[in-house]
Amino acid sequence: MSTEVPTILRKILQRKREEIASAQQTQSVQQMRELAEQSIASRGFVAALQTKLDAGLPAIIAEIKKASPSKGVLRTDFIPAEIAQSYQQAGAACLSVLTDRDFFQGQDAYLQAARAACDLPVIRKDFLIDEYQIYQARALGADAILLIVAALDLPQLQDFSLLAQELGLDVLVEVHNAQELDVALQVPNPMVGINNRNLHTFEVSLQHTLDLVASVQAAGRLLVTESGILTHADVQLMRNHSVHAFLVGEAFMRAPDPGLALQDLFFSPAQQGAH
Ligand SMILES: O=C(O)c1ccccc1NCC(=O)[C@H](O)[C@H](O)COP(=O)(O)O
Repeated sequence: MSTEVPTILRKILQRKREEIASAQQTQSVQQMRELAEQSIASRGFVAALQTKLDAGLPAIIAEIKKASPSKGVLRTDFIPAEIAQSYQQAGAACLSVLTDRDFFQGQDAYLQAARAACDLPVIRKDFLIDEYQIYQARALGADAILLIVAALDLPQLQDFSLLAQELGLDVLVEVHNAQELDVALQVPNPMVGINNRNLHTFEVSLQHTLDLVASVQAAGRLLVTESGILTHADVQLMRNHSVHAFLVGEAFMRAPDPGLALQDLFFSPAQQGAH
């Protein structure tokens, strides 16, 4: 019998195994692969981030997430298409949409609605452990996927990254510490996300990004700082360490107007000319 503590990440991954088995009763891997191959064209997630950075602007991945395991419901007035439009108008580079149902109250339909309402590339924010979900992501119209190093071994990361590339999906490889970064840097992929949240304990510290920024930049990867960016001071701290790509959820989701919250956090007079 396993003696592993059932942390939230392990519970999520266990549920994913059940979901995948159940989904395959309806659509086989082969059918899902065909849907992925026939899907709408990708929008270029990394390219959208790089365009902002090249223009000296913050590259913001604005998240659409109704609830989270650590914070519960973040937003009751939740219309993904409207949120997507307000993010685009405010200057986001890309969207991140939670599709996990049981832990984040997400839906695949939220990704489709958000993407259809704007021109921004979208990452499917979910917990991917099987190639089936990568086909699913592309079939839904996603432009990028998340691969979490804490959830996958190196051969899986390499295989999934290659498959994603073949399907036209960009990949955000997510790490939380130096050991995971060593693994991530063995995956030939331009983007590395540093999640400031520990997915086992929910502890959040921006220090995780600061500890790893030099190694990520030395490896020539595009660094995205993820989670726990809430205040002007947080944004400024990242900028002071040459981090200019951000994935932000809660700070926008709790605001009456998510786009206005984005503008205030990144483009208010206090933040002008910082990059
Ligand atoms: O958000 C959570 O509580 C959470 C718990 C367990 C696994 C993942 C979780 N979140 C996914 C994310 O990475 C964040 O939604 C994303 O980085 C944005 O974070 P934030 O700006 O702090 O909402």
